[in-house]
Amino acid sequence: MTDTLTLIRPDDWHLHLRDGAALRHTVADAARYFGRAIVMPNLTPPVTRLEGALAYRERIMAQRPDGSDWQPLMVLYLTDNTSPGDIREAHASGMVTAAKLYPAGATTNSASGVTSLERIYPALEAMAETGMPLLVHGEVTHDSIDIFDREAAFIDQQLAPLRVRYPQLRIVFEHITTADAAQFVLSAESNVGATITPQHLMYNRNHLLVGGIKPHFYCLPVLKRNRHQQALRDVVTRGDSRFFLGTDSAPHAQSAKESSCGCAGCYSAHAAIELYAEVFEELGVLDKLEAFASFNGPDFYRLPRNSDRITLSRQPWQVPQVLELGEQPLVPLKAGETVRWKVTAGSFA
Ligand SMILES: NC(=O)N[C@@H](CC(=O)O)C(=O)O
Ligand SMILES: [Zn+2]
Ligand SMILES: [Zn+2]
Repeated sequence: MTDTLTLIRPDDWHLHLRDGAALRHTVADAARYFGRAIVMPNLTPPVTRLEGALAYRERIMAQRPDGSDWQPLMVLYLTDNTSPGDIREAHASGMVTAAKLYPAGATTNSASGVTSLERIYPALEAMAETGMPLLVHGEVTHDSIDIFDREAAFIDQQLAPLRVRYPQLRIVFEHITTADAAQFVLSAESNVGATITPQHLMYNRNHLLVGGIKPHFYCLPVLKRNRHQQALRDVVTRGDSRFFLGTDSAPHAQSAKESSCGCAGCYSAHAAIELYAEVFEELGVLDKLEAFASFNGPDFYRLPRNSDRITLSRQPWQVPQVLELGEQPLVPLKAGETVRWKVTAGSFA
């Protein structure tokens, strides 16, 4: 049995940091051992243009712990009004890595998202030309589509046609949750990748709904049935280079989750690489963790891999019942439970 595990420093290719008082906590967690993070732009108001992305980056960097080299990689939030000029300006700056498609109404802070893909065709053309990746929250939002079918419907109705229309466009299918999504990525050309969260590898909808509703397991896309969880576990077991680490760690205060209308999002930044290590160990593929966490993401994004390393040790520790988020308590994933792995070298903090 392996008791230590040394990896090239990993990155998080899908992360929510929020803004204001939350940044002190979220940035400290994100920067502890990751090298970089793709920072989601779903603030209120959203980060829609270069200027906003640069200002947000400054606010994030102001909270970066002393001695840390961690880098936030900025993302534009696409709206019906995003112009090709917005994309070209952001790309030319070298300070914006990607742009994100939130179908309007699909998830937390998506009200300003895209109402119909046709409206952003000019922006997507500019992205295909410049090589800027399109990140997608892949769910349709129509009332008539069951929430458990929204990812599969998105593939058929939006993503597959988009691939045909813009074959050069580089797409990251974010936080995939179904066998359908895994299959779509596997059958697509090499310019389609996907992120997988810890919660979608660890849990299925029984964890959310059996024996009482568990609001801290509620995220979007919602946890699916066991068969889909298994398909995601199979895909990381195979070790395909198109799938990479993106936690989707999404902080919501305890009061906002434990509510009659609870917010969607799980917080995992306190233990992210450790949770993935537990899953990969369960699957008997700890040797595949490094490619998933540290190689496949930068390779897809055409960025250099990190060159320094972190070490995890088999050193069980207990996750606190609550963490702080600004002035408010936050209940993290696995609150009060034991995590088997701990990062013991290579931390910035
Ligand atoms: N995943 C979630 O359930 N929530 C995310 C938004 C998102 O990534 O869809 C959030 O910003 O809280
Ligand atoms: Zn999302
Ligand atoms: Zn997210």
